[in-house]
Amino acid sequence: MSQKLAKESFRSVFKVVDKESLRWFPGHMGKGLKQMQQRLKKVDCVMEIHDARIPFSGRNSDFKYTISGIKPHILILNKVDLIDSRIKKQIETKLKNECEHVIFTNCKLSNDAGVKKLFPLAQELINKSDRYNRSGEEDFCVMMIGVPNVGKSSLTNCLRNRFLRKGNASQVGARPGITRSVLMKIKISEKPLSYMLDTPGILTPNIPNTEVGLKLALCNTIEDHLVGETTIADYLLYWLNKFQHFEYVQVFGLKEATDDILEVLTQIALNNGKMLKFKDPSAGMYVQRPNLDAAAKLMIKSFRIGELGKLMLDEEFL
Ligand SMILES: Nc1nc2c(ncn2[C@@H]2O[C@H](COP(=O)(O)OP(=O)(O)OP(=O)(O)O)[C@@H](O)[C@H]2O)c(=O)[nH]1
Repeated sequence: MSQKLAKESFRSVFKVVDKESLRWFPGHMGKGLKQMQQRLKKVDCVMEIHDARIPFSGRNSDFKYTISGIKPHILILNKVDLIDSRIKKQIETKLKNECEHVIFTNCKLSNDAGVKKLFPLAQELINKSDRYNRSGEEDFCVMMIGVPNVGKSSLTNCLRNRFLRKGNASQVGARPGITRSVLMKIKISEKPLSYMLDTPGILTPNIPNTEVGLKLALCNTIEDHLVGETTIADYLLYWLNKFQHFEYVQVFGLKEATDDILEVLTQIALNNGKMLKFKDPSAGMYVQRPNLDAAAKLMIKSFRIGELGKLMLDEEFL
């Protein structure tokens, strides 16, 4: 691992970025928030799902105030396979101030311990609650909410597979915003009869600062092109250097750590044969140059699939 550059050699703040590009709030998501609030009275428990890589800054403050104290509430940190398991306890302790019940899940694992615990916990909390306006209802109804692409559909499917032994009901996608409309109730258990309401992903329209927006983009909760792949890749490089995670040097075949995104992207493009061919009129021949956009996409992908290490982007909160 190359650590030749001292911490001071790297940027201490991330500049650039057009803040306007981070205000991504498609109409169906705004509608989703309203529907979610209306539906709160029809449910017995709320499962709030977040990306474990951004357990603090990824949360939607509107959710917190809408839910708190009204219905049993479980905070799920999904994609736990992508973070270092040794910091789970610290994250949990910190979040317990806001939510008593924090569960980590990995929807890619068929027999995940978190998924296993989740529904029994929801049942227990519902049984202990007075269920307000739903006390006469026999069936349990759970609502899953969260920012886009955190794994709401995957988790609904996991619960269904586990407790009902049935196949997928919700569409899963690698792009944010796949769940377009509120699906009707999805049965997740027969005994007790329980349903899940699958709502569209909702992202806070009020991203408090650029850095939070970039973390959300890095975790794919905002479509890449809206922020710009090169900007996201540059933020990733800034973050990796700031927190001294130098695995990227080896992964991308660099000589040493660097703060220069063009250097990194050029190397990635060369390594992967991502070249653009164009005609140079002065020389009268075709020449090639590195395709930096394609390289930025590859760099972001490396982070998202965990190639650069098991990274939790909210390190400064611990
Ligand atoms: N590594 C990892 N990937 C996951 C996990 N859960 C879901 N994913 C992936 O994350 C992406 C988004 O999953 P979805 O279930 O479609 O997320 P969603 O929250 O329903 O998405 P929207 O409909 O866009 O709001 C997909 O590519 C999933 O395969 C997990 O626990 N670990």
